[in-house]
This record gives sequence, C-alpha cells and structure tokens, in this order.
Amino acid sequence: MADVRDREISVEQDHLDQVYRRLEEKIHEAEFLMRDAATRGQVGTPGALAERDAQVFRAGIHLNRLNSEFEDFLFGRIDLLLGKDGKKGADGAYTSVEPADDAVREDNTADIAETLHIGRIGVLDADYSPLVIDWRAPAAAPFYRSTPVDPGRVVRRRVIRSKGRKVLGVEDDLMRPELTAYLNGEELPALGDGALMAALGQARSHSMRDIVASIQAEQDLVIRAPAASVTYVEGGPGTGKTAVALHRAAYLLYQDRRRYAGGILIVSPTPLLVAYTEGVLPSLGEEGQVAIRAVGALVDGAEATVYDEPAVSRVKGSSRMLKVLRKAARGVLEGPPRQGDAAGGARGAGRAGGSGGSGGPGGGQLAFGEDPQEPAGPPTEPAGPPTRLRVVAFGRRLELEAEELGRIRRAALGGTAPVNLLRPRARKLLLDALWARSGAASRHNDPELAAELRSSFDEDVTSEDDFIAFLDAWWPELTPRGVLAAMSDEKRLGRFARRVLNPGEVRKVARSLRREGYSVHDIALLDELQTILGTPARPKKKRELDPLDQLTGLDELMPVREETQRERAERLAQERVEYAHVIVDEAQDLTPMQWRMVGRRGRHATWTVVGDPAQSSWSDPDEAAAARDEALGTRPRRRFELTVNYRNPSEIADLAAKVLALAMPGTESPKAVRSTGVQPRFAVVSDAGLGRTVRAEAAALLDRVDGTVGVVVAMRRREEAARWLADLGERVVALGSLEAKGLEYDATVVVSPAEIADESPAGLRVLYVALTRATQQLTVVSGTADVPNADGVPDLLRD
Ligand SMILES: Nc1ncnc2c1ncn2[C@@H]1O[C@H](COP(=O)(O)OP(=O)(O)OP(=O)(O)O)[C@@H](O)[C@H]1O
Repeated sequence: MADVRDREISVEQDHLDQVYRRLEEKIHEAEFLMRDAATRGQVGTPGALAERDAQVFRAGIHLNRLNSEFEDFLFGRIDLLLGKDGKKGADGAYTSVEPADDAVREDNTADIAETLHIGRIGVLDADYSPLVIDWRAPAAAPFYRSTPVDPGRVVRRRVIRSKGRKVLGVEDDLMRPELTAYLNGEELPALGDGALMAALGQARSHSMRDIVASIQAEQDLVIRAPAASVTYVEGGPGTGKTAVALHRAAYLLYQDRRRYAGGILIVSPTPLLVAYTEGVLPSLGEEGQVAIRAVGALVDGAEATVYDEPAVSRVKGSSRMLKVLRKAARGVLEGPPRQGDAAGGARGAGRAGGSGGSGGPGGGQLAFGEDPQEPAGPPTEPAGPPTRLRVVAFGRRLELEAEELGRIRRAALGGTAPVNLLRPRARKLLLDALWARSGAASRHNDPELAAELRSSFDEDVTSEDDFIAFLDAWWPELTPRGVLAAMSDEKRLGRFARRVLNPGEVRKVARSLRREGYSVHDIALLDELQTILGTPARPKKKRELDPLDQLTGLDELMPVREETQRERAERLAQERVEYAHVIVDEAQDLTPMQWRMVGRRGRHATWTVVGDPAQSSWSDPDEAAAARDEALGTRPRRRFELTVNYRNPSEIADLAAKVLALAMPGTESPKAVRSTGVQPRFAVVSDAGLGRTVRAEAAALLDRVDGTVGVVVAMRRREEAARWLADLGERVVALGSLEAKGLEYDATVVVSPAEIADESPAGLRVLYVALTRATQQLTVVSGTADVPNADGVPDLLRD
C-alpha cells in the first residue's frame, strides 16, 4: 500500500508542478504589464502617469493574488464517468451531472472519462484545457455534492494535502465502492480514511480556517444557493453556519463579480468574531470586496465599547424605542429644561454631543458597562434655544415672542419629514410671521408690487446677523449624538418616552446614556436617529475619468472583470446605506432596532440569514423575529437546515443537550460527527478559591491540547477572569459569556453555569452557547450557587 501511496502522491506532484509552471508564466505576463506601465510613465504627461500608476496597481494585484494562492493552492480531485450527453462547458469540463447510460459495463467495471483538479482559483493551460477548476465553478460542484447515495458521475473524490509546492498526502473517498474503475488501463486505487476527520481533529488557533477542501453536501447546497431574495439557514452550534456564510460570500463574488464586488456586507455579533473570521475570505482569494462588520460598528465613527446591562439592552433594543426617538428628535429643538426644572441633568452630554465617544477598552473587546452613580462632569449642552426674535427690517423693529415662536416651531414640525430638512420650512414661516408683523402687506394692492416688496423684505431680514444667529440657535442642525445626549437627561427622556417607557425604564436608560462610550445597542439608536433627522443636501462633487477602465488582462484567472476604480469609488460612496447582498451571522441575536439598522443597508439587496434560535441572547425572540420579518419584507425565503455538528465531540454535545432541553424544550441537537472518548471534567470550588481553581484548570488544559483554551465566565466577571489568567500566555483567552458567541477553542473552561444562566432572562441559551465552544475538551468549574452533586456536576447539567 505504501508503494501505491507514493505513486499516487507523485502523480499529484506532477500535476501540481505543471500548475506552477503555468502560474509562473502568468506571473511573467503580469510583470511584463508592469514594465510596460513603467515605460509609459516616461512620456511624462499627467494622463500617462496616471495610467502607469493604474497599470502598476493592477499588475500588483495579480502578482499578489498569484503568490498568495501558492499556499495550499490545489486541494481536490474528482475522477468521473462519461457524462450523459458528452457535452463540455466553457471551462472544458463535461456539463452533465449524470453518467451516460453505458458508462458502467454489465460486469460493474467502468472507465474514468474525466479527471478534474479543484483549487482556490481556476487555471487554464495554454491550450485552454482546465489545469485547475475554481472551487466555485459549476464543474467543481460534484466534488462537494457527490455522496455514495447520490454519486452522479463521481467515482473517486480525492483531497490533496500540500504545503508550498510539495504534495504531502492524499485522502480518497469512493462514491461508487461497488465499481472497479480504470484510468488509462489501470485500476483506480483509494487511499486514506477521509479528509473531514483529519480537518476536524486539527488544533485551533485564534483565526478561523476555510473549509474549501471538506465542504459537506448539505453545506454546499447553501453556499451555491441562487442569490435570489432571502436564503435562510438554521442549524445548531458547530454546524458550520459561519463557515458556510463566508464561503457563500466568496461564491457569490465568483458568480457575479460585477454585481457583488464590494457590495457584500457580513454582519457579525461581536468584534471578537469579526477578528476570528477575518482571514477566511482572503484565504479564499477574496480580499477587499466584502465588509465584515460587528453589529456595534455599523455606524461610521461610532464604535461600541460597552454592553448595557440586560434590563437596559432589552429596552434599547425594543421597537418601542422608535417612538421615543421620533419624539426626541423633535422635542430636542425645545432645548433642555429651564433651571430648577431638571432632575437628572444632561451629564456626559459633551461626550455624546461632540465628535468623540468611540474610545473605550482596546483589543476590540467590549466591557460590560458600569452605570455611573455620580455626575461625570458639567453639562455641556447649550442653555436652550432663544425665546425671542428681534430684527430690523424696512427701518422698523420687529419682534416675535416665545409663544409665537412655539407656534411656528410646531407648525414647521408637523408631519414626519426628517427634522434637519425642515429648517427651510421653519425659516419661511418665521419670515411670514415677521412680514405679517411689519404690516407692509396691507400697504399695496398690486400683487406684483407686493411680491417684489416681500422679496426685498426677506432679503433684508435674512442678511441680518441677528436673524442668522437666531436661526442657528433656534433651529440648529441636529446630530444623532446630540439627540442621544439630550436623552441622557432623565426629565427630558421622561417627556420623550411618555406612555412608552415606564419611569424605571426611563431612569435606567437615561443613566446608561450618561456613561462614557457607546454601547452595542446605542449604535442602532444612532443609526435610527440619522434616518429620523436626515442630512441636509450638500453640493455634489464632480466625478473624474479613471484610466483603470482601459486595463484588461489575465482573463482566465479572473473569470469576470474586476470592478474599476471608478466603480469602486461609487460603491464606497454608497456603501454606508446600500449593499447588494447582506449576510447576517448569528441572526437570532439581532434586536428589533438592530434589524432596522441592518435592514436599511440592504433595502434592495438579496440576503443570507444564518442563525440558531436556541443560542439567542435576546430575551424576546418573538419580537426579534417580527422585526426580522419587517426588515426582510415580503421577499420569498428559501430555508435550509444544517444538521451535523462538526465542532464538538459527542461527549461535549451530549452535555450541552441537557441545557438545551431546559432552554428550548423540544429542540433537537445537531448530530456530532466524532467522539474523543474524553468526558467533560467537573471541578467544585468555594467562591474564595474561584480564581485559583480556574487558573489551575486552564493550565491543565493547556498541557492536554495543542491549540487554544477559552475560559468563559459571566459578563460581570470578565475583567476579574482576565487577571486570573494573565500569566498563562496567548493560547488562553478569558471571555464574558456574550463574547463567546461564534468562537471556538480546543478546550474550554466554563465557570459557574448558574451564574451565567442567572445573568439575563436569556441566560440558559447563553449558557448553551458557552458549553458548545470546545473542539476537544471541556471543564466545568462550579461554585456553591451551582448546587453541584457529589461528582461535581452542577444542578443545571444533571439529567
Ligand atoms: N465541512 C467542514 N469541514 C471541516 N470543518 C468544518 C466543516 N464544517 C464546519 N467545520 C468546522 O466546524 C467548526 C464550526 O463551524 P462554524 O463556526 O461555522 O459553526 P456555526 O454553526 O457557526 O457554530 P455556532 O452556531 O456555534 O457559532 C469550525 O471549526 C469549522 O471550521
């Protein structure tokens, strides 16, 4: 068998060598393009220089791309029977999925008619025969789809492991084991014990890996689902939802690069998950065209740095806030309450009203925000709008008093138009009132003369400094930050939230807004306010011609032309509001207000929504589902379910299933594909010794696994836990329970299940998330609150 293995490895090595020779030819072509671009530069005209820069830029992209693809470039191969109709597609491969009727002889023997190699990008030989098929091309689909139950034309599916330019091994799966197949007259061998298990057993690092070499059939269906309307994917922990979502983004770009280039937004629940998944798309050859953003970082310039306590996030996330914000956006023009009127005082208003406010703890991690008990500083909001307007027009002093001004403001604010767009209307109403006061209208009967007079009256008034200063103070351009700052005043918020929030909710929300830094839930409020307030129109800039438009080259490597600089610029300009495709990861966690924010970014988009209701940390999943339905509108949905857990061994999955039965009775757990034989470990500790025990358990796990160890604690213990583990090195991470979402580690320590479960109304589901993060080993440390039995198994994890 060793001989056969060596022979098969050398067959693949020959193929890989051939691929590299071809790639080198392509690199020379790219270098030629760059040299050519350099000579153009010597012409010296601005146009030629710009063109040279553009060519160098373009050729540089090709070079980078080719060089980076060299690592693990080629990973698969399929050996296929003759296709039914014998037709070949544009990539040189047979198009038929089913074999020809006579492809298998009566004695169960057959000849291999076609061998395809699958890689990260497609490479054609000089004669246009396919050396490597892009994993996203239709011809590669059987590599992922074929199963022994439904093999199609595939006889043997091979995963090729390589490092740099060297083939290290091959792993085969026979899709038609009953068949004796011949390739060039020799019997087709099958080697190894499957690539999937090898991939799943590998140690984890702090970055997610792509799964191109081992995508499973049910996952492939989702990845390649047509991008019409909404693709909705549900599946338990570890079923590959995040992996599938990322591969789908790469697939869509391949399918229709022009439509999707730069226009795909992936919304992730935490900055930690963004950092964890960021490398996957570049490894798939897609860089720069997809924006992966945490839900707390969707508004430019206002990154969330804290979490609200559950009672506050429940209010801020709820769609009740919509009414409050609409009221606030209009009410804020009235300014803060007069002296002696306010109970709360707009503390921290300077923070939210100014341009800062995105500071906070570093490392992309969020802290659980402590609400301040004391004022954080003097109020910095202006004293309030002026209550009297005085101008001189046509040589007369004219005056409008508070009551009249109030009436004008109310008239201007009527309807639902964005407040910032109503300023011209307010200005016009002021002028009307002043004009009426002046009595000039009654002096002329001739309408033409009256209109002329009025126009010069308006000019007279509006050029007066007093009027300009008044208007700026009386109807300032409002910013979302400013309005949120005003809402930190309990008294004012109470007015905005009358009959919507109860006094306790008002107190808590106002207090949370006086804290330094924005919370994840504040970001959706800022975004909503931006829509409610609107942005006054500003003059548009003229667009310039882009020499990149003229460049072409290396077509077979880039099956569809990449976007030009101009298209890119246009896209970037729009990107804040609109994307062509929106992928929502961990969708079960979006609050109604967050769904509205995300919905605005994909009003004309197609969507992929992946989630697991059993992992929802939102207390009212029904309300969130209603908001999701509103964001997605009436678009038809295609539903998929992922059913296999690739992350947890069955020993850990079985334990987690006990919490699932409490959190969501009747919900089925996904099936774990492997077992390690290592049962979860239980440790009991007095509260005083918690830190020491957790540290010792984490250290023990570091010895037992090669990769990472995650220690999951209740949110309020997060910083404490970081101190316990400070000297254990980079392989160990301390996480608050909400931060564990989507992440995975070789081993985890879950600290006090009861504490995690009690921390919020969705606590049991949050605990379920915490228990499903490990790929190898799990230790549960219990305190007295967990009511452990004699074996140390806490109450919540017993049958
Ligand atoms: N086909 C596959 N081949 C190899 N590894 C896979 C495959 N599918 C999933 N995995 C691995 O299983 C793990 C879980 O995948 P992923 O994080 O995408 O699951 P998930 O459904 O998003 O989980 P959760 O809901 O817990 O966040 C990852 O390490 C992923 O690489």
